[in-house]
Amino acid sequence: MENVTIFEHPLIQHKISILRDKRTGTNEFRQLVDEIAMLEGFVALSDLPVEDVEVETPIETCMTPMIAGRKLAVVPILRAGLGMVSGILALVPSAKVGHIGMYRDEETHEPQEYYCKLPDPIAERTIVVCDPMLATGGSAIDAINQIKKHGGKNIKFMCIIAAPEGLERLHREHPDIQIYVGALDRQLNENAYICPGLGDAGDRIFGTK
Ligand SMILES: O=P(O)(O)OC[C@H]1O[C@H](OP(=O)(O)OP(=O)(O)O)[C@H](O)[C@@H]1O
Ligand SMILES: O=c1cc[nH]c(=O)[nH]1
Ligand SMILES: [Mg+2]
Repeated sequence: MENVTIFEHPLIQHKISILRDKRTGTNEFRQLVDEIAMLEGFVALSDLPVEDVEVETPIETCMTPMIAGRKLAVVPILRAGLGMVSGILALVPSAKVGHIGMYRDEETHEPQEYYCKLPDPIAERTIVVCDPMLATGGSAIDAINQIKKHGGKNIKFMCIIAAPEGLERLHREHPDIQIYVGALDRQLNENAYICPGLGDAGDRIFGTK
């Protein structure tokens, strides 16, 4: 699928396997989400624009590349996406952070938006939307619709686990965005949870139940 990267890196696979284990506690879960976001971000941000700047080394003056401008925005989908923010900010500390609040209705599984605050203006920025779980795709699709409504153009979506149904739907609705997936799982169950998945990412990150 064009614009879709599914990571097959052993470090990412190993960390996701520990996340899946129901015995993994909140502290370790959070730490792993953070590390996976950083590893995925390293690849997802490989096309950030750079410009040559003059630097004086102890030996001589040279022109050497640095990230151009301060043009990145990270947009977590609340709550679970929050767990991925610090891993991405470790790579690009000057990034702005927007927030989109969504929860899935338990009956219909449709996303309900309850909050949206984005850096303004957003049109010139590379925007990394993050959420560990891409299940039906509804939350990611609505969040990206909202970002596009605010003028966002260069959008990437990063998740840790995706269901085939959600990945296909997101790609169909937003073929222009780049999608990064840590692991592609088998299917959704009747409650629209990802199988085998890792359970409810928000609850596992924040220790709620
Ligand atoms: O692809 P979808 O079918 O839309 O499902 C994925 C969404 O569900 C989860 O959020 P949840 O509604 O549990 O909210 P939370 O992060 O506050 O726990 C997850 O973090 C995604 O945002
Ligand atoms: O498996 C799933 C599906 C949606 N949200 C989650 O946190 N987990
Ligand atoms: Mg949840």
